[in-house]
Amino acid sequence: MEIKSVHLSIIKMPLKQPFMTHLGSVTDREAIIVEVKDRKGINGYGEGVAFSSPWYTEETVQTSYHVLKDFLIPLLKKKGVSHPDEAFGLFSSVRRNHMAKAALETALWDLQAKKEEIPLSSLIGGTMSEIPAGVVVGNPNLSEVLKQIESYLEQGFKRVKIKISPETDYQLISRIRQRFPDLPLMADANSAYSLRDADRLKALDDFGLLMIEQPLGFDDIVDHAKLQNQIKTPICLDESIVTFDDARKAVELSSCGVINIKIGRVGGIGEAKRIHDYCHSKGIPVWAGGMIEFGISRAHNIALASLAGFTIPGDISGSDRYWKEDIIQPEIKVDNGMIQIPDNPGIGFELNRKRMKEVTIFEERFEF
Ligand SMILES: O=C(O)CCC(=O)C1=CC=C[C@@H](O)[C@@H]1C(=O)O
Ligand SMILES: [Mg+2]
Repeated sequence: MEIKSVHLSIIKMPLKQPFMTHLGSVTDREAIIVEVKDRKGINGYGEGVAFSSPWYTEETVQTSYHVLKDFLIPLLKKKGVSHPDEAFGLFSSVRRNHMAKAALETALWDLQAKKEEIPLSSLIGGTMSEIPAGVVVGNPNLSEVLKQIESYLEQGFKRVKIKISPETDYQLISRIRQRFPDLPLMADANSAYSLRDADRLKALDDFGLLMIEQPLGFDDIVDHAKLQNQIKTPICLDESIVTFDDARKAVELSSCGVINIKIGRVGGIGEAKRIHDYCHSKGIPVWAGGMIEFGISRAHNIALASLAGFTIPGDISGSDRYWKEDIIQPEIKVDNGMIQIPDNPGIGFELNRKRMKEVTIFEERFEF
């Protein structure tokens, strides 16, 4: 790949309303937008999805920026790759920092698809022409939650995810179930429980949840296997699955029934596809997790979710779920709960340069 330059922009935008979990709330979102230009002037776009503080993983916007600027971009400049599938291996001399790696690797995938003049979904082996949209209600207030679910169902969303913790789980879910008895519903605990709460989590079996996401430690696989043995509701792992081997161990130990794949968390599209292919071969359904991201990352998630094993609606909503105005054009739209897989080259969306100017707080270009 004949790379000419890499351009990094740090952007910042307020959410339309705060996104709350028991770990804290997100009111403003910063992210890194990566533009890789080749010698023919084709642009590939990626997005660094680390948050501004290390509450979800150990990475932040600043750590990602440092690793991109001081290690990953110099590595790419020095050694190059002939295909984006080689990027994760090229970056292996850098430990972890998966969100930084994914920011650059996904831009290379977008560039490669544009060079081949095919959609990114085709380049990675996607089979679907549209995907069901799922939405997350990040608000602990019961009346707010019921109101938001009502409105999301009117918009046709196929699955709703709520946030739970020991303080609010049983009462919140039972009230939702009273109102929406047949709603495809799942709950994300973000590690709010321990094995001592097994009985409490077992009680949630009453509600026919699709799954409980990451109930125990953010880096645990073994205790989740002990818990899955005690509850009927399928456990879904998110934070615990950082590498392909984490997924393999979780499947071998029966720690979960479902895996949430996030391109940023696992280090890029190449690793995300490897995990998908493995889970698909083992009959473990996967879905595309979200990171309260902007349109570039959302577009990559849409391409990933077109793979055959993504049989559960992911955290993929439209651009308007969080943003007054997104940084891409056209914006991502949900029509009757479905999102069309773009059939134009690459991720299928362009950067909205006017919007980027309004929200960019820092930028830097690296010539090759
Ligand atoms: O992107 C979305 O719509 C919401 C994604 C979402 O639920 C999460 C994003 C990041 C951290 C967590 O709060 C949560 C998750 O764990 O999946
Ligand atoms: Mg999660």
